Amino acid sequence: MSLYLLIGRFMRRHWIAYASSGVMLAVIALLITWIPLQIGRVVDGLVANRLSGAALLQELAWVAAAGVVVYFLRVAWRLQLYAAAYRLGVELRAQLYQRLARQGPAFYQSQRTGNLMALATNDIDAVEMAAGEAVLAGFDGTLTLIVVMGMMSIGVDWRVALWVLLPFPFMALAFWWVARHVHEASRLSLERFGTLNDQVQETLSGVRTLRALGLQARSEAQFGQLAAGTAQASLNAQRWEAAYEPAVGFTLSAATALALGAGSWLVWQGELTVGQLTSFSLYLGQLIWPMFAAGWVLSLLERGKAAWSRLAPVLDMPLSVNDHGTVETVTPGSLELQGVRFAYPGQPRPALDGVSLRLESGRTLGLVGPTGAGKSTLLRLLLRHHAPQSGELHWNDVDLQDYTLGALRGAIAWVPQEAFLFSASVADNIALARTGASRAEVEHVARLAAVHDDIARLPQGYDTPVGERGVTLSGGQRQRVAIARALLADAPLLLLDDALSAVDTETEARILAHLRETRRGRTVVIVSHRLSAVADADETIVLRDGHVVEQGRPADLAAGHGWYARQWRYQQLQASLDAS
Ligand SMILES: Nc1ncnc2c1ncn2[C@@H]1O[C@H](COP(=O)(O)OP(=O)(O)OP(=O)(O)O)[C@@H](O)[C@H]1O
Repeated sequence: MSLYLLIGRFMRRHWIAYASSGVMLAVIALLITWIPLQIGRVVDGLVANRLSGAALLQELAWVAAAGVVVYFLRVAWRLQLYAAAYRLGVELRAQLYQRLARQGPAFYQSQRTGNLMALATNDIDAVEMAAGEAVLAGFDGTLTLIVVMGMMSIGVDWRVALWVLLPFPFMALAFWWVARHVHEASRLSLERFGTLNDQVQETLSGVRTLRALGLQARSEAQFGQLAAGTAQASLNAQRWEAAYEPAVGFTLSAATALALGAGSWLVWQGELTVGQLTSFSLYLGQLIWPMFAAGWVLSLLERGKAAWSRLAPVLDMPLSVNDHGTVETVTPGSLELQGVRFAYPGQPRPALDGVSLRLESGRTLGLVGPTGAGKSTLLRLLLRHHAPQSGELHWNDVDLQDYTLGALRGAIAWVPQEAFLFSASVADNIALARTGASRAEVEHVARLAAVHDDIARLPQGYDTPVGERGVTLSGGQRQRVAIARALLADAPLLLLDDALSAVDTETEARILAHLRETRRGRTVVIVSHRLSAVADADETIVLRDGHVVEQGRPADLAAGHGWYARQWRYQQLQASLDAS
């Protein structure tokens, strides 16, 4: 969809606001073109000595009254129109947000966060300006031009009016040439702003790492360069926009010289009065606005088009995970994977290659293996963050694709490797899993996740704000708050992705014991590097390079000769050394 179609559809939906602004503008145009005519009549009356003092005052009072009406109408149309244009901004932002919320990891892998933020702010502002300011300035400018030219032709003299039009084709040509450059320069400026945003976002997220690596100076220099590049691109766009002005100035001077020359000649010939020539020169002054409006409108439209060309592909991008499933409730049952193969986009090697397994409802599966083996990927497939290229995943004999995303994800509680906390209180972060959860329920799950005592020691207990991304909590506390949140969801399937890595083995054992006590038919998948976390699982699978290489009860695997047994002995030895 082009920008013009977008604006056209928006105008149709908000036609009352646009039409009433148009009517007000038409009245303004008529009034301001009537004023020079009236002044011309007053001048002719004075020259011919026809006007008394009282009559003169009355005529001037009409002019003043018209000025006041014009002022109020101008305020009214602006308020009316901007209120409508802001609605377009709100609509586009809501649309973008909905789209972003429904996209999957594959989308975010191809997009930069800072740039998406720039789209939601700067680019939408530019589209909003095109739908508001540009449409009305365009309408106003065109209307004023038509009315002024009409008054010049009918009210004064059509021959002089024709002279005025002579330089206009040159102006149109210059505008067309400038507009092309404004488009390119605006696009570059918006892109650079997106990159700058991205740098800010990344620097703020990684500020501790940058400091620890002593990279502040390098990051500052990099930021300085980007900021300078962005400013340069903006300046370049402004420079091109400024190029409209000389074209307007030249056209206006040429039109004035031609029209006044022709007008003066007609006055000498006695075919035009001095008053008419006065009106005419006032009309010439009124042509300034339509000409500047043309430049201004073209600038706004080109900026809007440049922004829309960045925004539209993101809004139109197909969802990276389809949501065509129709089964709206998950009845817990066995989980079954058959020959699942999945490679990340652009990756030659599959992260999972022919994985098959079956997990009965209510049982606990341990998922272990060397780093990069595909453990997290398997969990992501269960959550349908990605779809496998081949093979099948079933839950209670229903293909995962057949569930609606809402139903599937509502039935799974997932604690990822990096627990994400929002900048809210500890209690609110836990309660996110279930709206309306009571404080007692929140405290109960916090106890199960062995984090209650830590929370009680915080300055405001459960009401302590955790800062952005939970920055004020330790890694282990963040993990346990996230586990508490998952337990509150009370979903039939719980996925723990190395979610206990930052807690000590004793606390880990307590949490796992609580999980067993309160499992009530819940199926659990525990991914862990520490084998102690899966020692009590009903079954454990060892993944390596995307393949299942060992499978069985943890005790049997530990007694074998494979990767599990080696790791188990190594970790037992390390634990006994730590204890001594
Ligand atoms: N978003 C991604 N894009 C491309 N490749 C990825 C992506 N995420 C993971 N991979 C690759 O897929 C493979 C499996 O990764 P995965 O995160 O599933 O391993 P893992 O067993 O969970 O590792 P770890 O124990 O280190 O967390 C690895 O080779 C990894 O490099």
